[in-house]
Amino acid sequence: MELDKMDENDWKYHGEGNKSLVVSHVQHPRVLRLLKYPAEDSENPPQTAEQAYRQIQNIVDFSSNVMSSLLGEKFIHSGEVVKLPLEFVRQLSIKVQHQRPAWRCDKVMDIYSGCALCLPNLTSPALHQPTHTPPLCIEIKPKCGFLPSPKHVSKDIKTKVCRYCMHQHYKVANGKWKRRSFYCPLDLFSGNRQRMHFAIRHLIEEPQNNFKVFKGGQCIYSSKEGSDESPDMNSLLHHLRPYFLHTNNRMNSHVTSKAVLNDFIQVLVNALLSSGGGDGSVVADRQAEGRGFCEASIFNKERIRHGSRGLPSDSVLFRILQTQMLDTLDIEGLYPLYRQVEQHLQDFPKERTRLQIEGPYNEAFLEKLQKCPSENDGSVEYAVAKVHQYRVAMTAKDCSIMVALVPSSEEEEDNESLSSQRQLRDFRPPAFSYSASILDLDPKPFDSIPRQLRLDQKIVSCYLRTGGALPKGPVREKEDCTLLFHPM
Ligand SMILES: O=P(O)(O)O[C@@H]1[C@@H](OP(=O)(O)O)[C@H](OP(=O)(O)O)[C@H](O)[C@H](OP(=O)(O)O)[C@H]1OP(=O)(O)O
Ligand SMILES: Nc1ncnc2c1ncn2[C@@H]1O[C@H](COP(=O)(O)OP(=O)(O)OP(=O)(O)O)[C@@H](O)[C@H]1O
Repeated sequence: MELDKMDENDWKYHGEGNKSLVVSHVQHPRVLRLLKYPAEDSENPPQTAEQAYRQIQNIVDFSSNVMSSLLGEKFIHSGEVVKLPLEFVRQLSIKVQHQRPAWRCDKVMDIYSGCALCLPNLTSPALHQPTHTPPLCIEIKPKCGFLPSPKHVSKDIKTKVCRYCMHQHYKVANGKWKRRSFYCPLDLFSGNRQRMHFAIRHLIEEPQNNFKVFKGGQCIYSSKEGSDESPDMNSLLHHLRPYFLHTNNRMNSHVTSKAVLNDFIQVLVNALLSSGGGDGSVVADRQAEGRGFCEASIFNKERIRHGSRGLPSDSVLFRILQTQMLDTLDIEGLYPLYRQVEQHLQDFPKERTRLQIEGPYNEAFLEKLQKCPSENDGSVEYAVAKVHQYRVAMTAKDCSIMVALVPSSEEEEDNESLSSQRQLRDFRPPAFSYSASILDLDPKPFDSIPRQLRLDQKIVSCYLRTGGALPKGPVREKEDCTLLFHPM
């Protein structure tokens, strides 16, 4: 990328979240991730160019020195900070404005610092040889996959119903989404294929900001925010069909939609359980049974036909869950330690640097959180280590997984020629090369912790007021999850 020859016409709007806007290059597999800030500050940027550069460098350092070590290097692409011509950024911001969803326009793209994060475009992977059939990339924001320990929480419901399921009631009550999603992260993280299948089916039904599908780098399936309509499942099936043209032991152009969806989900489950490019050796996640079920999940656990060995220890889900579980105290148990650190910093402002409250996110930071004593000895070092652990866990609870499915070349030849020889062969599931990456690994600010506590209280009280009183699903019984599932 020649930074002095940047042309806004080479870039197009790709997506955005709460704090960054992403544009992709029209030819090269690259994206630029630009910071956003509140629209009311648009005339008056909240930070200088140097501060913005530092913020993005902190993101790179946090991802490459801290999260990469916890989650596994093979899943992480930390990218690099780039300095862009201001005129290019200004033109880009004008160009993408009309494509931005209205509900994200309470924030504007930073056009003043000229800094951005340059990353590989994870929706245009170049796995193996180039293929005719574009890769499918599936983005999942799985959210928190475990229940907190009863030791630290004041409301019993938090040990029974997971945060995501409770939060759904709060989001619907506050108009963020029109309908509740019946996705439950505990099902996705269970390692049990039936439960994972069920969880993904519900992500597809109500994707919200937790599920997107890209084909050849274009988003072909996502929730339309603020819209009453469900996303167009028929259009998704239309896109997926050519990738899943065999069923009942036959290459078949009359595959039912249900079979296409089933195969798609099954391939996705395989990818999530695979080693993500490691040597394939698997140690089962033995703690899985203890994590159990969320009482709000509409998965019918009596239907489980196959026991689970839990998540393979080198799978992307296992690594994310382990990192999320660095939150051992829950926000309620953590908050007093946060206050202790805050008080210490008020008394000794210079300690902020030594304790690495805002970084630098280097090996010493990682060591601080990894060498945390197991018992609270009352020291500020213990409190800081727990706060650091909590912030890292928050990042892991808010990251996304991008699974890339590239049809293997043999499969493609089969699809293209519909060879009769292939029709006579025994059934095997569609062949894809998988890869998984983790995105959005930004550090969460130290001072976001009080907001976490307030939000937690609001979510729980809203659930107890509304959701807890309702039947588990307003119109559904616990669902029969075996209908769509055929064992591997
Ligand atoms: O608090 P949560 O669980 O609602 O998570 C926020 C996300 O909401 P979600 O529930 O996933 O729709 C929220 O996502 P959306 O804006 O809702 O798409 C952000 O990811 C936010 O992170 P940050 O403050 O921008 O760094 C997230 O905030 P953090 O709590 O991770 O800081
Ligand atoms: N490296 C990448 N390759 C392809 N697409 C990407 C990449 N990084 C981000 N995206 C897309 O851009 C969207 C927004 O990016 P991201 O999640 O990093 O934003 P954010 O503002 O940090 O999100 P959040 O709301 O979680 O704070 C993602 O959901 C994803 O679809």
